[in-house]
Parts: sequence; structure tokens; C-alpha cells
Amino acid sequence: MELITNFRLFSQPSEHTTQPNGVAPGVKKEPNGEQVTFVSTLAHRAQSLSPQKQKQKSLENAGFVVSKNPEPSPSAYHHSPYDSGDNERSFRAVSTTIPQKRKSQSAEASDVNDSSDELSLPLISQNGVLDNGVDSTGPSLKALGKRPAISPKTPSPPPQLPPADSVSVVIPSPSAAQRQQMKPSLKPEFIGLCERYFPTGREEQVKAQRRAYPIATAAKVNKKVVPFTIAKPTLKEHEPKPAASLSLAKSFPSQGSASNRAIEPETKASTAKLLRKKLRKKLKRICGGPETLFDVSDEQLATLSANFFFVGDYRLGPGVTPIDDDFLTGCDCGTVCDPSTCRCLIEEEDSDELIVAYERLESGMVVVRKEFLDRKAMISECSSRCLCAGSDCWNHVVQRGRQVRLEVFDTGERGLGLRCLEPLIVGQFIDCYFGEVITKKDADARESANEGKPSYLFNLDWLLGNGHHTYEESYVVDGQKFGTPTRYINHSCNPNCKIIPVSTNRLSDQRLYYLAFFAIRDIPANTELTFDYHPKWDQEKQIDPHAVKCLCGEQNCRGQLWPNIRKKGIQED
Ligand SMILES: C[S@@+](CC[C@H](N)C(=O)[O-])C[C@H]1O[C@@H](n2cnc3c(N)ncnc32)[C@H](O)[C@@H]1O
Repeated sequence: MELITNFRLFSQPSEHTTQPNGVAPGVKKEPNGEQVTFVSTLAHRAQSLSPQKQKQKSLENAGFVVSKNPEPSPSAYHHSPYDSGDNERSFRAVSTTIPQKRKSQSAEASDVNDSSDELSLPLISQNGVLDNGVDSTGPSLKALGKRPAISPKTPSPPPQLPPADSVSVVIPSPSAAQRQQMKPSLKPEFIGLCERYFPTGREEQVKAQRRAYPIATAAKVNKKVVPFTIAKPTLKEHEPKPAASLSLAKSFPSQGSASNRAIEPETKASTAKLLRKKLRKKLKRICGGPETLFDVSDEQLATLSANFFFVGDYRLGPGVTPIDDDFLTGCDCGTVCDPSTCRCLIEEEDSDELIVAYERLESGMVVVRKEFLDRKAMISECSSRCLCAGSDCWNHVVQRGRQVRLEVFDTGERGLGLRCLEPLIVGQFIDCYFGEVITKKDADARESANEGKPSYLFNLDWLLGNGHHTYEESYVVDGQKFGTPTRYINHSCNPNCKIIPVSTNRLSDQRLYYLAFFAIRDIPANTELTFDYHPKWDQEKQIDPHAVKCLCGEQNCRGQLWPNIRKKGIQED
């Protein structure tokens, strides 16, 4: 069976269609209606939370703040030297968070010497000077990273009473009439813009007293031309900054005002660190393969982290209906399939001979046979219903998931690219192209909305045409928002990889199958992985000046990625 690979091409369907319906891929409908999620037979699955984390999560969901490393609350440091043991007990009863910080050796030593569990804190005199000579109005010891001096264990001094001869006197405030007599200059003074705008009525006069009017000499203000600003007034150079805003600015760099818009290098670095952490976390959700690394700029990382989700399988969109799981069948070869009789394999076009795509190397690795790599055919793997499922059968390759280490990197003009971090052998499976599976109609709409931007659409039209479904009914994989690292594989006119469609349901679902990347030659470590976006290319064709220009730099470069014709919704011949 000869098939054609196209990266987002509404191409002429393959001449050959396949088996009738009967078996289904591992696809499951979600209970919430149309949106369904593909549950494949692939080995990678999302890890569930550990029971401990689940417990913590449920506490958090219930409104509890579950502190992993409880920090002592500020009140834990505030302890009057006059506090009685009762006070301390009540403090302990209130503070539910006991400091868990690891103590320094000296602190531990002092704890050993101090057999009681009473808190020993520095004494603070009335003028704000600590007994150890440090001004308590200055930076706190905690802020300086120092421990307060341990006061000797002495009995608490008695409370200090004011001297007997000092008498406190309360002076009553003067009445309004008294104030008038004392300060006649406080008499209301009416001011206005000019005679014309002088306050007249009582209400206006009150407003004038409260300085609601500009001074009499000022020109009339046209409020329409005065820009409204909510920015903080800029401080003049000689003016000292208020202490509070200084410390706040340090801990919470403001993003609103223009002066703070340029983010400090440390903030930038820590943001990038956070983004990398976030991305790594996202990547870890894809089980079944080694972690993919990112050698990209912080800006690219930010974009990736914000707008992209890694998935380990297809996400089925509205209107995408897989065939039912009940149709899945399996072979009964045993733990290892017999290539001459296995019912999961498909026959050659013109004979009953079974197509065997894989071979096991001496190293034990299963790869696609070299002869098969030159063909345009589909691979039919065993299913989860086979007797060999879960064993080391050679006919389970793609469904085992990625085994190689990959890295996303910046290629420059061609955007991000993907490279392997270890040498690959010809025929070796790399990874699948996953993403959202959407209808062709939705894909067309997305494509026109994304005109001029990188395309991540991949048509699943290999088996359509002569079968049960028309080309218009085909599905498209969109790797834009949800995808695998393979979405970064760029085009080359002399590629080192190719996509082979793989069915795990004996081609019974003509619209859903895997798009699997295989190496078509030995690839040294750290080489960029590429494939041909348009392998059906006819070299005789003229280059479309409106098509996306190819920058692969190969000697046989065709000059364009794909014909622009698909943008107009016209099928190629
Ligand atoms: C599937 S994406 C590949 C990843 C993409 N480079 C990125 O940064 O996300 C396909 C897009 O990459 C760019 N691209 C891929 N191969 C290219 C090539 N040989 N020359 C120029 N642009 C290429 C095109 O913009 C194309 O639409």
C-alpha cells in the first residue's frame, strides 16, 4: 500500500484505501459531551498525585493554607522581657506554626546549654536601644541575617513606674470662639481666580476656604487639556525617598510606573528561572520518554511557557469521533508475534504477503527495515487487545513512546528547531506528532486566522479518498497550542527523518492514526532533525512567489516549503 506524507496539505488522497471499519484505536469519549480525549495504547500516561500530595491538595482546596516550611510569624519574635510564663503559654497556644528552621550550630549549642524552652530575646530599653548596643530603630537583626544576642537568664526586672513627682496634665482644646480670639489671622479669606470667578454664594465661599479655587492670579484652567495622570509624583533629586517606599520597592518592584518598566537584570534572571521551571514541569507531564531540554532565549521560553501545553497523546476536538473501542481486535500469536501469520499485519497490495515494517537489531532495538523506509506505506502495529500486549513483542514500537533525548533550540531564521542529544540509528523511532485533532473545517478557519505565522497543522488524509470518508471529512492535527517537541521539527529538502503513519487498529479508523517520526539515516548526536514537509513535490513545478520561502540551505533546495495553493483552499493535482 503506497501512501503519501504531507504536512498540512489538502492533497489528492492516496489512490488506495484500506480495510473496512471494524476495529477502533484507543480512543475514549469524555463524559462532558463533545470534547473527547484520546486514550491511546501508548505507554505514556499522566502520573497521578501521591497520596500525601492529594491530602495537601484537598486541604488547600478546602481553604486551608498548608505550609510546607512554616516560617515563624513576626509575633513569634516579639516577646517582652516582662512576659510571664503564662504569656508565653498563651503565645504558644495562639501560634499554630512552630518554626521549623534548621538552627545554626552555635544556636543549637546554646539550646543545649539552656535547658528550659523559654525564649531568650534581647532587652529593649526605652530609647529604642537594644541591650547589646544595637539601635532597634535601625535595620532589624533578622534583616541583617544576625541572631539577636542571647540575654543572660536573669530574673525579670519589675515594671518601671513613672517618677512620683511627674504629673500628667490634660490640656483641653480651645473652643472655636477661643481660636478666633487667639488667632484672628485664621479668619476665612476668600480667594478667587479673578473678580469674575470670585466665590459668591455661601457654598462657594466654603469651597474657597478649603482652597478649592486656584489662586486669584492663576489663569483659568481648561480641564479638558490637562492630562489626567495617576502616576506617582516624581521625586526631585535632592529629595530623600520615604523609607517605607524604599523597602517596598525592593521587595515588590513596581511594574506600573514608567521609571520601573525597565526590569532589573536580577528580576529578569529569576523570571527566566521560574519559566524554565514551569516548562520543565509541563514537560514532565509527558510520561514515557526522557525529558526534553530547551536551549532557547528567555523571551522564547516565556512565549512557550505561556501559550503551549505538552501532551502525550491526541486531544480530540469538537466534531472528531473515533470509532468505538469495542471494535478493537487483537492477534493471538503469543508473547512474540509471528511475522508470517500475525493478524495485525496488513497484506501487500497485489499479494497475500504480510508487510513487516520492523526488524530487531542485535542490540535488541527494533527499527524500521531499510527497504520499508523507501516505501510510502503505513505500519500496522499490534493493539492493546493482542496476546503480546505488554510483552517485548517487536510489533509494539510507536505505542511504547519516545525513548530518545531531544532538545529544542534556536535555529535563527527558521525559528525554533529540534535536535537529538544522542546518536540515532537509521530506522529508529523518535516520537509522534501529537496535538489537537480538529475537523478540516476548523483547521481551515485556524489557518486563515494565522496567515503568515508558523503552521502546525498536519492533515490526517493518508487513507482517504476511495474509502468511507471523503477528503472534506478528514481530520487535522494542530500542534500549535497542544503538542510534542516534534512540532519544532523544521523542513529540509534533504531531510534526515520522515513521518510514517502508524495504525494500532489495523487501519480500521481511516481518520485517526499516529504520525510517527523515524530516522532515515544514521544521525549523529546534536544534529538538527528535519523532514520533508511536501514529499510529493514535483521538481518540475514552478516556484510559487507567494509560498513560504525555504531556508534549509541544502543543495537541492526547492525554494519553498509547500505550494501556496493550499492557502486558497484549492486541492493540488
Ligand atoms: C512546524 S513549525 C516548525 C517550528 C518552527 N520553526 C517554530 O519556531 O515553531 C513550521 C514553521 O517553521 C518554519 N520553517 C520550518 N522549516 C523551514 C525552512 N526550511 N525554511 C524556512 N522556514 C521554515 C516555517 O515558518 C513553518 O511554518
